[in-house]
Amino acid sequence: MAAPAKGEQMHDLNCLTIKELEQHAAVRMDKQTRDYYNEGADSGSTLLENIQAYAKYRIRPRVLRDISRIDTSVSIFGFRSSVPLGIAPTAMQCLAHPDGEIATARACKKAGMVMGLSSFATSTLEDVAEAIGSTPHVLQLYLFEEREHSRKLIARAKKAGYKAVFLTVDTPMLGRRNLEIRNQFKLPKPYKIANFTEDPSSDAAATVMDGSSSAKSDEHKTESAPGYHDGENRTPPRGPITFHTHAANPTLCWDRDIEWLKKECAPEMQVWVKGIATAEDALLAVQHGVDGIVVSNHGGRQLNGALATLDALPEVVAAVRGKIPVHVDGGIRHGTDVFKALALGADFCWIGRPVLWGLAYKGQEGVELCLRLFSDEIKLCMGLAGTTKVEDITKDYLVKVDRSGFVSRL
Ligand SMILES: Cc1cc2nc3c(=O)[nH]c(=O)nc-3n(C[C@H](O)[C@H](O)[C@H](O)COP(=O)(O)O)c2cc1C
Ligand SMILES: CC(C)CC(=O)C(=O)O
Repeated sequence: MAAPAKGEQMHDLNCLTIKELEQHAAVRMDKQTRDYYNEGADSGSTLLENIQAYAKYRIRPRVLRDISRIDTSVSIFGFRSSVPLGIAPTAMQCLAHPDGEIATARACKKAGMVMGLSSFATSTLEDVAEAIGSTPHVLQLYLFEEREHSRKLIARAKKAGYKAVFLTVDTPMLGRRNLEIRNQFKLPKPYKIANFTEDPSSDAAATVMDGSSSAKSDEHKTESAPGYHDGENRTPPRGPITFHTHAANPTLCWDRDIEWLKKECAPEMQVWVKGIATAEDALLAVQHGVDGIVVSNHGGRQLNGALATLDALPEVVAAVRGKIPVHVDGGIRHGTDVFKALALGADFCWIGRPVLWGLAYKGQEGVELCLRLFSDEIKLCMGLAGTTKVEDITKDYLVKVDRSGFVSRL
């Protein structure tokens, strides 16, 4: 770190951009981890387009507006987040750094930014809640056919003070991730999928990701079978890559599952859906009384060929018409991307991989750096575009540039 001169902020001269953070992380992660974190489904075109979509928009800066006081903060879950950006849930953060999700939580607390915790975290949700303190945190949920595990997880999250459950809805089957398959991905010891057992220190939390089964995981499967929502006693389907001892849930549907989840979460926790990409589903989300939507395609890890999230955002915003908040994630790599997403109607943005790269670079310090880079860029972008409040960021600040270079107002 370079010592800051008076009035200047601290810079890490080796890492001044998220691109550089990605490069530092790449050489620090083992191949299995790097591939697991960085790849998209199939050819990876949606992963790429999530990023490229931001370049289709350019900012129309306004000048002579006295931008000496810029307020980048926004309200979320009754809290003033320092920036309109949160940390998306990503699985198995201990692969990047032994402190994993705890380091992320501490960095979020320091930055005053909301954190999403994956169902497949390598730290317990209680430990993460303790590390982040009063800064809001939400639990991402994979709702399995077998209900007992989800029920217990929700009860624990309530008790630990989580503000919301983000139900991931873009994963009724796991996307095809070829590097993960080729590497025969396995969570190395001593790491565990920490919230899959009541005693997180027990061996039952060890995970097998390649579809091969251990005696322990088979035991777990058989025990949980009576918890199926239709009362049937059956074995979850297993693909080449499974979710721990539980398979993805292909039966997930609006009527039964959203109702069930809302009842389980009430009154303490809100229910959001993460993985909406169309106006039709956004309307269904409103009709089913969810508290918010995250426009997401899982960072391009699920349906390859799906629309980039920035391109899906306008139709979702138009359909929702302000009835519930609309957030977006996918491909956000710079503060100007956050500005553009807000200008297109998002209320808030989330980042996934950049935080994993921060963790891999320097643990908590690396995540702090990642969050600081984004925060500085958001502030600079707002000031140079002539805005001093997040609410001021509207589509008037953007133009769209098509493939032939033709520029149009929105
Ligand atoms: C390694 C990795 C693991 C992820 N794990 C989860 C998860 O457990 N649950 C979930 O809903 N989304 C998961 N996601 C998706 C993120 O929440 C988020 O939607 C995505 O990363 C945003 O795109 P970005 O990485 O381009 O910022 C994961 C993403 C990555 C890269
Ligand atoms: C365990 C996985 C299903 C976590 C995930 O959502 C992902 O890798 O994208």
